Amino acid sequence: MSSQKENTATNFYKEPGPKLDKESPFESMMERFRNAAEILNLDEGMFQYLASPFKQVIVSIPVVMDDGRIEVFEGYRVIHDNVLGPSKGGIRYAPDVNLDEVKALASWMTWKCAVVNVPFGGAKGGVRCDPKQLSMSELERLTRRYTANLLEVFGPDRDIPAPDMNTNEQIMAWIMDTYSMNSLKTETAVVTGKPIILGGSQGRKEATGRGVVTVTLAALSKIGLMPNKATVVVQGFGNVGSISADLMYQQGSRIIAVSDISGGYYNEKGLNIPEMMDYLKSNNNSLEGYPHAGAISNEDLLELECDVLIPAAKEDQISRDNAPNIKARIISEGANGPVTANADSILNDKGIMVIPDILANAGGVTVSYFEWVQDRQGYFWTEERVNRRLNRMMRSAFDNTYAVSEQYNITLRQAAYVYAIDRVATTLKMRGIYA
Ligand SMILES: NC(=O)C1=CN([C@@H]2O[C@H](COP(=O)(O)OP(=O)(O)OC[C@H]3O[C@@H](n4cnc5c(N)ncnc54)[C@H](O)[C@@H]3O)[C@@H](O)[C@H]2O)C=CC1
Ligand SMILES: O=C(O)CCC(=O)C(=O)O
Repeated sequence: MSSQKENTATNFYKEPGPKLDKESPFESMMERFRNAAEILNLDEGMFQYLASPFKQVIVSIPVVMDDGRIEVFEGYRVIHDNVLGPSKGGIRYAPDVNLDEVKALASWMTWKCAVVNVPFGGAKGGVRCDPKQLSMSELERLTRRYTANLLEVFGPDRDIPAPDMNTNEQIMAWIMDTYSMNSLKTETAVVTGKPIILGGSQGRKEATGRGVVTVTLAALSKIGLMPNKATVVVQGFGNVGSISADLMYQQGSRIIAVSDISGGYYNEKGLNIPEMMDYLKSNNNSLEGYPHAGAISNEDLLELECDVLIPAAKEDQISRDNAPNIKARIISEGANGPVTANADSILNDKGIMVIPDILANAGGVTVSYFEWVQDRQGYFWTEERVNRRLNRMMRSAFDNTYAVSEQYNITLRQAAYVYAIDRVATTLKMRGIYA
């Protein structure tokens, strides 16, 4: 930790943010940032510097649809900061994605990279569209045009996208190809989460879920519970949720409920996760109609009595409305921002250990970093090597965060922010950007 600085400026960050009934993800992020800044006694100028995204780009994306019509979509890329290195972060395709959400997600990327000590800044992108309504060729044209509009932003030394909600390896391949066509050379390191045959890394697809499980096992050992005695509930059965559920299943945990957009699936005796993974593959990536489980609503699922709850779908799932009813002992945030800032103190008062998103789901960006390193070296690692290094980095990030939480007597979330902000602020001062 850097030494604390005397602060002579007005501490506007010490004024609490608006206590909205319905928080936006950006407000939730700011609330946590403000709180950590106060613990660190961060000076006013540094606070303002780190609160403001470095660059926010909105692009209009005209796409010729299969029926010949032109439809125009809106796309975003926000670079929150590039103090630790080139900015890094996924791209999501969703009908409700907006600039406020992308700003929050970009800031979380900055803190996440700092928590796991990878040399990247934070960014995030999004396109407002419903990918389920688009054909493959429409999706390809949309992705290529979005990339073309951001050629000056993206780059292996500038800003490196990756997958997020509703984007996948194929979309990353189109981004890589469009960027390469315009650079007149193949630039594999411009994007991560690519297919392995195009310079992707072994283990990237599973990395976020694997990281969630590494820190969950570390948390279980802190409360003295063996994984094979633990009950687990997972919200979201996409990339992060399904892999987290599968790896906890492999540890011998009883997975009593999972859900996806089609609904919740419950079995008190334990679900057969490998079977559900097979079902997902054969059913167009949906659990709809899975026969060997009872039904449960997504709301009730979050309130089930269990040892570990892994929200791995989207933001704002646990708010001050349902936080009083949460019965899990550990919440491991697979998604970004699944708990609102208003819910933090309620969960803390209930004694629930929350492993915050910027730590819990950092396995994805960690292996994205490995992918970027491998692309630049032109030398590729085995899956065993990737997983070993991932586990080591996630475990060490958990231990650092835990130590800071004990040092300051604060929650793991506060500790992760304190650690990350201190690291970025210290680097910024040394670089001398901040005078
Ligand atoms: N893919 C990655 O490497 C990383 C993803 N994340 C975060 O994890 C979360 C999930 O991302 P992915 O798994 O990649 O997305 P995905 O698109 O693969 O899966 C999302 C899952 O959530 C389900 N879902 C959506 N709305 C839901 C609702 N209202 N209730 C229940 N389930 C719902 C979907 O049906 C799907 O199963 C997002 O917050 C993302 O930002 C965080 C770090 C890395
Ligand atoms: O792998 C990456 O670069 C970023 C993944 C991501 O978007 C996230 O961690 O939220």
